[in-house]
Amino acid sequence: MGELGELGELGTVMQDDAFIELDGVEKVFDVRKKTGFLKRERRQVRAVDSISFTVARGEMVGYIGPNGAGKSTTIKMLTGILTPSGGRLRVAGIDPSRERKRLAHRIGVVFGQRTTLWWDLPLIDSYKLMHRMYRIPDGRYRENLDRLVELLDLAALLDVPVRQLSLGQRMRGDIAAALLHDPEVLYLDEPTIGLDVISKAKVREFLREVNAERGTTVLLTTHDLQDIEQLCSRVMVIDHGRMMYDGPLAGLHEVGESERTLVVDLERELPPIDAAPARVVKVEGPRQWLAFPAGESAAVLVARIAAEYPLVDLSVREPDIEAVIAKMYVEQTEGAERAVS
Ligand SMILES: Nc1ncnc2c1ncn2[C@@H]1O[C@H](COP(=O)(O)OP(=O)(O)OP(=O)(O)O)[C@@H](O)[C@H]1O
Repeated sequence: MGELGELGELGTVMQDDAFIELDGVEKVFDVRKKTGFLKRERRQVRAVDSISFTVARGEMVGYIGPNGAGKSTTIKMLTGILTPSGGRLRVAGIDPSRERKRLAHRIGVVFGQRTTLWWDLPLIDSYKLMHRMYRIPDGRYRENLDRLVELLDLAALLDVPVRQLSLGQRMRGDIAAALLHDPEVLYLDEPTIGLDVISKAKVREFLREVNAERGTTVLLTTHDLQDIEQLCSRVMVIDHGRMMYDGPLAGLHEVGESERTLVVDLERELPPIDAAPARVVKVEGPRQWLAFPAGESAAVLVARIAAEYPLVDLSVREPDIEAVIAKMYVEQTEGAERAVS
């Protein structure tokens, strides 16, 4: 009740399951730049600019944006490493920067670009240290370790010093480390960076399982949009520290006015198919590619083509999210430029 009481102070009606909560959060960095001999220029960088969102318990949400958008800064504020310059932030009812240690027992963090494991020690020794650091009850530790070792295929790696592990092996080791103490929320910052296709698939499958089995809330930052496509039904897009989109992944396509592609195999080579609003964008022998608005029904289009053309096979390709997001950025920038001029 203590935590709910604390949330209640706001005077707003909060959902019980709002596990992560940001309200007008800002982070401004003071940057000093040397501009000449004895000359320094002071500048402010608004890394996070009035961001508000809530994430419910058990949700798996993608947090994406271009380089320098403010993603890592947000994650650092959510762990308590950085203190916000303004706004209100709570994770499990806790103010992260004020009670960083208390929160540490409830969150797990994986930074793809750096490890939380002890570099020179065998993997198992890092886990033993975490067992003590987080004061994980012995039975729970054993149980979690066994389960994580099995799910992440770590048995053969436990006695190997971390520095000798491949990137994919180390990443799996790091993910296990982040989950040993049963965190309720997991922040993942580029968890599949640099991994090969098989390792990526393993990590994604594991994350899906953890989320489904334990109800772990996951906030996922990545440049790999397949991570998002395969794991998250909701996605938040930020740029220049501001929230640009928060909603279902499918909606992102609509915002970006994207197109889907219908690939049809005909019995023989024929002139380009006439099926507006779809338009033929490529022809290779009897195969034709037709682009059509993502919001249009593929079934209707297929039925029309099948009625008029000798169809052998077909497939529908979803739009490339990367292109959709790039288009969104361009539209935003052009809009801002128009507003200025
Ligand atoms: N400690 C700091 N001091 C000054 N500026 C900073 C600091 N940390 C981040 N910034 C600036 O804040 C902005 C947001 O950075 P942040 O690392 O949060 O972006 P990001 O979205 O995580 O980018 P990337 O995808 O490249 O990791 C950038 O302009 C960055 O240069």
